[in-house]
Amino acid sequence: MIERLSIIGVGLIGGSLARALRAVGQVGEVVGCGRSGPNLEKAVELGVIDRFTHDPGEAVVGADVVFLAVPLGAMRGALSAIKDRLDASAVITDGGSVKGSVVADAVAAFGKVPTRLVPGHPIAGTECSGVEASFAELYRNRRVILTPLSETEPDALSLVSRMWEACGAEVTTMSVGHHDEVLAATSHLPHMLAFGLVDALARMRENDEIFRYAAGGFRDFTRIASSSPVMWRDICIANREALSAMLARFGIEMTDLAESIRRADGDHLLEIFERAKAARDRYVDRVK
Ligand SMILES: NC(=O)c1ccc[n+]([C@@H]2O[C@H](COP(=O)([O-])OP(=O)(O)OC[C@H]3O[C@@H](n4cnc5c(N)ncnc54)[C@H](O)[C@@H]3O)[C@@H](O)[C@H]2O)c1
Ligand SMILES: O=C(O)C(=O)C[C@]1(C(=O)O)C=C[C@@H](O)C=C1
Repeated sequence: MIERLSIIGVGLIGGSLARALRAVGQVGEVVGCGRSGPNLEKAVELGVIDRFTHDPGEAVVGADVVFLAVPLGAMRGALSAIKDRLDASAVITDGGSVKGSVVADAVAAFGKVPTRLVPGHPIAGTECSGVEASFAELYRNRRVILTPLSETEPDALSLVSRMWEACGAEVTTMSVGHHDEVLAATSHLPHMLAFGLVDALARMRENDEIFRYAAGGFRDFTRIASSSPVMWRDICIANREALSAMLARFGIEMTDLAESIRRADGDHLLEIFERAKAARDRYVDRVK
């Protein structure tokens, strides 16, 4: 049971954590912090948080758990702002989509790795932002990756694991570097393809006609291009090394595909599509 949870950034991810913990009675008071007055007032009205402040330092006073759920570019500022106001026993965790940058931000803010920091990432979300998009079931049957460091105190890791399990999530741990490489492939690359595809089509002169005839395939493939531009700018910059490597590998794949099409090499196309279909069918079966 968390007695006081402080959420810095009360949007989709922070708001959904508060709702989920409230739904199972695992949190006492929830204090929200953010920049937008109307968003925070809405969060109180929806019963997601009990009270709010715009000052991160004030928000963490007396909190046993602090959850950072701001865009990655705002993490360092938030960590610097809370550093001198935390209780000695407070556990800091976050939901940022890249872990290496959060650890670097924490070291920059604290001067060393904080021993009560448990970097985390719920592999769950939607293309919508803000507290009104949050919901209690977001994390149910979804994975949460925690990337503890050698300095992380075991009781802090255990508390954060239990917090996510209370939300219905399955907790996995891995190293920071491995997390950032895996997520570059499975989350960050697909978002680049969706943003890139929609932008390329939107800039074509005939775009009105193109979008008029776009149907299910386009809609399914491009849902995530409606995601927050600020959040994705920050993810790209924070994970630039791993994502650049993935984009380069993917470029080679696209060139191979384009060459096969130009050569009308049906056998090679069939080989690629059959391999891809088998891999996707296996993935869908596993997550059913
Ligand atoms: N959206 C997803 O699908 C998803 C999934 C997993 C993890 N994440 C990560 O979770 C974090 C939050 O994403 P989200 O989808 O909840 O975004 P969101 O836009 O819904 O919420 C972010 C909140 O942070 C506030 N904020 C922005 N800058 C701030 C600052 N400097 N100080 C205080 N508050 C500030 C915003 O006003 C907003 O209320 C990001 O780091 C993102 O990478 C997102
Ligand atoms: O389903 C979506 O809309 C998402 O984009 C969620 C998603 C992803 O699966 O890529 C996006 C970013 C995250 O850090 C985690 C989850």
